[in-house]
Amino acid sequence: MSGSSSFLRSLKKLPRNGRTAALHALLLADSGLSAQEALADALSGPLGEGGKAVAVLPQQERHLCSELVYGCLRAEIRIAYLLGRVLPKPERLPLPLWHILELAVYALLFQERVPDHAAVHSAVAQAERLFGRSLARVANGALRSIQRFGAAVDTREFYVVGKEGALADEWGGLCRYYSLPRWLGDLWHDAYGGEAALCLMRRSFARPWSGVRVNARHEAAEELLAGLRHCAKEGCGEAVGRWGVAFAPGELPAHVLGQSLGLWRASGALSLQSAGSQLAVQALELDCWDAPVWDACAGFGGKSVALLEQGIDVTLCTDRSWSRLRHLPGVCRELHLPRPAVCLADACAPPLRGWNGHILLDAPCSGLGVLARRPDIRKDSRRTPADLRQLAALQDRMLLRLSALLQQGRELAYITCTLNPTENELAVARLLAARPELMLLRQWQTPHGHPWLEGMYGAVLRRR
Ligand SMILES: C[S@@+](CC[C@H](N)C(=O)[O-])C[C@H]1O[C@@H](n2cnc3c(N)ncnc32)[C@H](O)[C@@H]1O
Repeated sequence: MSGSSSFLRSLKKLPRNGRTAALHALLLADSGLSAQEALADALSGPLGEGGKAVAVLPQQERHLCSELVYGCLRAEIRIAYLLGRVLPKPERLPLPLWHILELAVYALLFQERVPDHAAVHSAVAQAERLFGRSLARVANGALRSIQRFGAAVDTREFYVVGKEGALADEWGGLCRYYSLPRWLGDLWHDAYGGEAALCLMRRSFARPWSGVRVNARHEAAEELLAGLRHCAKEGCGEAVGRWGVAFAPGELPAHVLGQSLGLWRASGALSLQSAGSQLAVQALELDCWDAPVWDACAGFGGKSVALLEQGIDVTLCTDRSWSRLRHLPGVCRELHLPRPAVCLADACAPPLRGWNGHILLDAPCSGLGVLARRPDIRKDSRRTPADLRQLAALQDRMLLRLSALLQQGRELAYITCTLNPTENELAVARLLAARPELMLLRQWQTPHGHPWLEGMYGAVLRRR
């Protein structure tokens, strides 16, 4: 497929709506932006008063755009397979046309409220405006051929190739159906077994649940928690740990106890945090830590803030990225929490001789446990087996360096949001082999069979 950034400009020829914004965002995602960044960029309007972006699309169109972008990225491999079956040379199509087709196939497969003829018509009209009659005819032909497959495209069998004559590749078919790169399906199969791998594939293809965490220090904390848990009844959501609630897709309530969720957040009573991250803190018993804590990869500060809310003395937050770390003091202020010192530092070479407290390493990882929430990660170009090896080497360096700074009796917590033994339990095993002065206190992983919880891993080690 050939593409060009000049096409971003040509999108002005198309009507300004959620579908065009989604096309824009998919092109931005190709250039390396995450789904979230691409969406934010595609949905931001021209600059208005005070240099702030003006939202130009109505809320409904923004929701549509978001659904299309996340959905297309999640189903990218399945859709590519389908288009590959009906187009003789898909790689020759201009990239924007490919995405127009992708969006239309997504609508045919998953958007029940969009009539098929409308999805095809709108894609063909977009193709004609941008590329003229002849490519519009190609688009029309491809989409009509997919329509002719009928309901078969919703079955796993459809994605198994080599049925006639050659050996059927059942596992490859499942990977395509759940839109997962084959190497990743194989990795999970080898690491956790076929049944667990299938659960993980299914879960990674589903829409993610939304997690919220009540600020335990807020005066209305108990009341708000009860209100949220009431909203979560009847299959819409579930309690998470002591202070959290997770809501099924589309079930996050707009109001709780007569006040909008936005207002609760603005008053410092509520934060968004995934259920897995909340459970990790609790399962590893970090909320019982009784000495100063250094968060060595604090990022935007999700875990630090969760600990501060529970009265844990997080005194130092470092990260390599200032664009993430710089938000932390403001977040603490909004939540009325003590502010830890923040400092730009490489966790492989921190400017400290020792640390008389506990250390949290929420490490950069391949993110294979959060594919449902971060569907851009599953793009073939974003994660490869070589990246996983590089990340494991980086994690080893961080673990070795940080554990060397621990004092006797102090603990190091290691957390990832991935499902890859080399970055998880094997990383801990390598560390224990290299540093006999450490002992493993706890190890935890979200259950593979859980229908919606994202995949997290954690371990706590103590210096003897
Ligand atoms: C999983 S995220 C941390 C999330 C954060 N703890 C939270 O709960 O919001 C990993 C973080 O590691 C940071 N990072 C990557 N390489 C690093 C390095 N060499 N030294 C320090 N931080 C690094 C990234 O910038 C990113 O913020």
